[in-house]
Amino acid sequence: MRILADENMPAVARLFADVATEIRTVPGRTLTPEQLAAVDVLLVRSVTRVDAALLAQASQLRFVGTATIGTDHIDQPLLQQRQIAFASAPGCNAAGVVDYVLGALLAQYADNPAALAQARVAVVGAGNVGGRLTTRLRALGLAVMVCDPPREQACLPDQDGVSEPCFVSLQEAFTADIVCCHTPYTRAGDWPTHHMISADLLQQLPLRALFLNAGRGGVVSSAALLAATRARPDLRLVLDVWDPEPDLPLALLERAVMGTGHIAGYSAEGRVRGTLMLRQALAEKLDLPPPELKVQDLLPPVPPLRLDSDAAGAEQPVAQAWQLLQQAVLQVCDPLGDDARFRAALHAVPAARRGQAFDQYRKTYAAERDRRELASVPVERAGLSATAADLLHRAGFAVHS
Ligand SMILES: NC(=O)C1=CN([C@@H]2O[C@H](COP(=O)(O)OP(=O)(O)OC[C@H]3O[C@@H](n4cnc5c(N)ncnc54)[C@H](O)[C@@H]3O)[C@@H](O)[C@H]2O)C=CC1
Ligand SMILES: O=C(O)C(=O)[C@H](O)COP(=O)(O)O
Repeated sequence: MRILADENMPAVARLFADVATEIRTVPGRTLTPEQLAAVDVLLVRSVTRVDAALLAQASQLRFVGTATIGTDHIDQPLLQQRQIAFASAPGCNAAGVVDYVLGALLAQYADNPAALAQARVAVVGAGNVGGRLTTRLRALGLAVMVCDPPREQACLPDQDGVSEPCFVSLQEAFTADIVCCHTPYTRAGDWPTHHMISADLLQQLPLRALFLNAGRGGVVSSAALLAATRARPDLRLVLDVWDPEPDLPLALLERAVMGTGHIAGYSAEGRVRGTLMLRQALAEKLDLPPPELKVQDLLPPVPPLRLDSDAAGAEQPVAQAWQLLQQAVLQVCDPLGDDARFRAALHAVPAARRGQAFDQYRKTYAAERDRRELASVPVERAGLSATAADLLHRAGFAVHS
C-alpha cells in the first residue's frame, strides 16, 4: 500500500509502517495531482484542498484521511461518489484548543487573574472544542452561556452527555464580556457560518469585551473585525485563525491584542492523536490490523511542573490560587510567547513572502514547541494550599498528592 502524507504529520512512519510498502511525505500546501497518480492512501492536514482538481489522476486512491477536526477543505461528496473512504479526526486536538483559550484569557487578565472568574463568557459553537471549553470554564466558576442553534434544535447533549441549560441566540451571546468562537466553517445548511459575525454584532459587545476566534477565519471577515475595532478601539481581539490564511492582513494583526498563526490545537498530544485516529480509521475502513501504539507510547513523559507559590503571595488564598493557576497554565501553553514569535515572523519578511512565513511559523511551532496538554502535566500537591490545588485540578492539571 502506497501512502502519501503531509510532511507535518507526526509519527506517520511509526504508525503506518506495518501496513505500507511506501510512505512518502510532501508539503501539503503545494500537493499536485501528479503526486497522487500511484497512491492508495492520502493523509492530509487543513492546508490541502482535496477536490476534483487534486484527485484528477488519483485512480488508485482508496482512502483519504485528514488529521484535523475541521473538514471544510475536503470535498466529501466527491469522495463518496468515487467510493474513496474518508476519515477526519474529530476531537483530536480539542483539549489543546481549550488549553490555548485558557492561557489566552489568563494572559489577558494578567494583573488580576482572579477577576476572570467574574467574567460572563459566551461560547459560540459547543461541539468537541466549545463543549469542553464550557465544562472547563464552568468548573473554574465562570458563568458561561452557549450559542449553538444546530445543537439546540437537535436537543443534542455535549460530549459528556450533559444537556445544555443555557442556550442563547447569537445576539445575546454578544452581550458577554468574553465571546469565544469555535464553529466550523460552512457555507450551506440552516446555519451557515461564512461571515456569520458582522461588524455590527461585534460593536454590540460591552466595553473592553474580548472576542476570541479559534474556529475558522472565514466565520468573521477581516473587514468586519477592522471596522468594528476602528469604531470601538476598546474591543480586544484574540485571533488564532484568519480570513484569509496564510496571507492575512497585517493591519488586523496590529489591531489584535493577541494574534497567533492557527496553532491553538497544536498540543503534542493533539497532533499525535490526529495521526493515530487516521491509522485507526484506515484499519476499520480497509479491514487492516489496528495500531498497536497509543498516544502515550509516542510521546515522552512530562516532568512535574515547578510552581513558585511564594511569588504568588499567600495573603488571600483565592487570589493566590488564581495567580498560581496563571503561572501554571502560561508555563505549559504560552499564547503571549506564541503571539510575539508570530508577529516577529510576519514582520521579518516582505508582504509577498508572508504566506510562507505563516506556514513556516506553524511548522516550526509543531516541530520545536513541545506543548503538552494540561491533563498530561503532573503538579505536586505538596506546598500548595487546598484552594490552589483544587483550582489547578479543576483547570485540568493532573494534581498528585
Ligand atoms: N485553531 C485551531 O487550531 C483549531 C480550529 N478548529 C476549528 O474549530 C471548529 C470546531 O471544532 P469542534 O468543536 O471539534 O467541531 P464540532 O463539529 O464538534 O462542533 C462544532 C459545533 O458548532 C456548532 N455550530 C455549527 N454551526 C453553527 C452556527 N451557525 N452557530 C453556532 N454554532 C454552530 C455545531 O452544532 C457544533 O456543536 C472546527 O470545525 C475547526 O474548524 C478545530 C481544532 C483546532
Ligand atoms: O483540526 C483542525 O481543524 C485544525 O484547525 C487544526 O489545528 C489544523 O491544523 P493543520 O492541519 O492545519 O496543521
